[in-house]
Amino acid sequence: MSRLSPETEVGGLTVTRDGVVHAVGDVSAGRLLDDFRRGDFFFGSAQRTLLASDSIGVLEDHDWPRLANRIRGTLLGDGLPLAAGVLPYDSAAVPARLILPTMVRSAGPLHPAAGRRQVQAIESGVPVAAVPEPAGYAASVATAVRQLRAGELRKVVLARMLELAFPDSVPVAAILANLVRDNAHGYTFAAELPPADRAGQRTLLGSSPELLVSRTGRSVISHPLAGSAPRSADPVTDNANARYLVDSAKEQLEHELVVEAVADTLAPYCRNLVVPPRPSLTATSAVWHLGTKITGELRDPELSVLTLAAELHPTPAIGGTPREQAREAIDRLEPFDRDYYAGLVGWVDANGDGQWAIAIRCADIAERAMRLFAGAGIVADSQPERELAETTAKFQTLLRAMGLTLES
Ligand SMILES: C=C(O[C@H]1C=CC=C(C(=O)O)[C@@H]1O)C(=O)O
Repeated sequence: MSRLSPETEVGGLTVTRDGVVHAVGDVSAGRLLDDFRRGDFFFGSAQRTLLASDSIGVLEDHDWPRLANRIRGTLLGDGLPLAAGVLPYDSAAVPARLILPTMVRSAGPLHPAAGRRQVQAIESGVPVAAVPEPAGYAASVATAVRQLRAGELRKVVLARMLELAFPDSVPVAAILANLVRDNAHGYTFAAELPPADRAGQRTLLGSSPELLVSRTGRSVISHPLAGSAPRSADPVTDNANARYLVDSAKEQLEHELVVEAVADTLAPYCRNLVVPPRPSLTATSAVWHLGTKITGELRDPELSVLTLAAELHPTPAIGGTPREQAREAIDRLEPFDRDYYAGLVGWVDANGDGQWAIAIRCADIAERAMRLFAGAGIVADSQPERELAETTAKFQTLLRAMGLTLES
């Protein structure tokens, strides 16, 4: 680990204290992207870009409230600026993993031009295995619809996975740059995961449109999304898809269930909770969404963003309603472990401020293998083929960043 002596400046960017780099320099987001190395934590958004590196340790824990306490103690004790990393979909299955960086550099928002590096497309012909096969996914959606119509559930999010096998190491930094180029308004991230076989690097890489929760002082924001339609290169079709989303009672219900869950969870912790009565259209490069930006003011200024995240997760944007029945349906109908897909990615500082996005539109990357995930919210009026098409549209975020096209 490299430690700098107090008050040293590195390229005029960094302030240090106690021999540990704390600081935050005024650099461009593009510079941070250029400096990213696998193993670092990168988190870019429309507000701020973070690059965290030179970790003095890693905190892994299945118990999130205990983790929140450990982090606070460690950050204050060691005078570190923040902890950053990933929390899984299911805290019992795999641990949360946060690094303790000694070097944290921050810049303004990402701009598409930040992803300016010339990145060659990955060679075509990368073998892909769909898990389950598209027909199997459609059949699972049909099974869920029967359960929904029987009244056992109101909503469940079912995901599918693509397994890609690359001839060489996956070019993580290049794909990250392309994700930035295509998704300047999203939460674009790269974070290390615990290696599956305790050997080799494993990275969660993606660009999520969805903020689970952020805290800045007393100010709390959540921006739930649910209800989707594919984007199209043809403006007429693109408009028609957006129109469908706004007018569809099925998509509105999918959305309302998430807003209701988030607002109900935040209400006891916040005063002046503002929940807009109607959702707005939110666009990513691949998908239209319905979104509702919820804001509030924390009653207890000591409450960490991580505690709020633990209370909110899993929302019906990636789980369902009621929560336990949805979890059971997901376990039964999805033939793979989600691990960190549909978990959370972000950072928390010693004051409890931070930002956590939902880990969707992402890939779990080992050396030459990649697992790509996409899910869709299923309600009683869902049509299996339509939900299948929605997941295909969601895969485009990553596939486009690699210059790949899904053939079927
Ligand atoms: C579960 C995913 O998206 C969620 C977020 C936004 C809209 C969604 C939907 O309309 O189904 C999903 O709830 C995913 O991208 O894998």
